[in-house]
Amino acid sequence: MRAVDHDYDVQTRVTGLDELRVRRPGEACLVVIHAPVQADLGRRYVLDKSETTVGRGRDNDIVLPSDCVSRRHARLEQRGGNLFVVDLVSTNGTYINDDVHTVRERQLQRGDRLKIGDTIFKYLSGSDIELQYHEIIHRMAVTDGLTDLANRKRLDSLLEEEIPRARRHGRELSVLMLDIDHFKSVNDTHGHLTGDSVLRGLAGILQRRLRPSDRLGRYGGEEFCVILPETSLHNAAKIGEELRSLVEAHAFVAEDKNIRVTISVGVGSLQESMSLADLYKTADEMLYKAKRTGRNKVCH
Ligand SMILES: Nc1nc2c(ncn2[C@@H]2O[C@H](COP(=O)(O)OP(=O)(O)OP(=O)(O)O)[C@@H](O)[C@H]2O)c(=O)[nH]1
Repeated sequence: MRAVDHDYDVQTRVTGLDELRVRRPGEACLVVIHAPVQADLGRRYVLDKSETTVGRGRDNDIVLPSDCVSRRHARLEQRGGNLFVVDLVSTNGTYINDDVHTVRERQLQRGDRLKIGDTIFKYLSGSDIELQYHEIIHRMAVTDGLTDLANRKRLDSLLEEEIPRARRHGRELSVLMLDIDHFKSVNDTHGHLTGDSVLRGLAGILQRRLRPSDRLGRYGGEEFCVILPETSLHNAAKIGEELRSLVEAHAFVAEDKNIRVTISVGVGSLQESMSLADLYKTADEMLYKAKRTGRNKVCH
């Protein structure tokens, strides 16, 4: 299976969406059609290895972090051009379509539904129209339409993955919250469409400076969020400062007008026993400190 979460291409860097890479016709895929986390709907796993494991344990190819999934639950095997599913004596079983009994080992046919815990996959090939449909739905669900960045829902699910990963490996993890200063006056002076164009331009500036492993998203309105894996508070503040000065130096061009904006940045770093909400809150409090104390600055 292609490791969708660590394999970045140009499109990934623009959208922050790993799964939306170019498909090869005939390529076997599992597509999530039912999941406990809404943002996972339509997610595609390409089965390009001879064996693909599915389970709750982080060392599986497809990780389903749910209590009703066994640590090592099932294995998908490519044999002579056919795909087989093997249940690894899981506690709650592996089901195909409407079967009421768990499978032990069975060949999958295109279009079959595979139920593992509370996730249902559909087995499709790269050329299936249905796969394309699921991809479009998925893209719409996790992308911000104006900037093409990850939306808030996607940022949440990325952080939900990054927080346990950072804890497991004893690595640092930081978050930047960025907000355009006095953006209301950009809209009021130049109009909403120009405001939209500034938001798109800003997304491009931030994205170009960040590394492929950093995750940029639009948190809402004129507020953006950057997830910085393996980054200390100190280094995150330096990156925030670089972004701030890049934006300050940039002239956005819309309808022959040069528009200048600045951003305020709040930095938060993962501390022991912090939840996702705590991490956002810390960065948000720092952002409001930056706003309160003069704007166009980074606080941490
Ligand atoms: N053009 C455009 N404007 C947006 C969008 N989303 C939010 N805004 C605008 O962003 C502005 C945010 O205004 P405020 O929350 O008052 O903040 P501000 O003017 O940026 O001031 P400070 O944040 O305090 O520096 C409002 O005018 C919103 O209409 C959008 O998608 N497009």
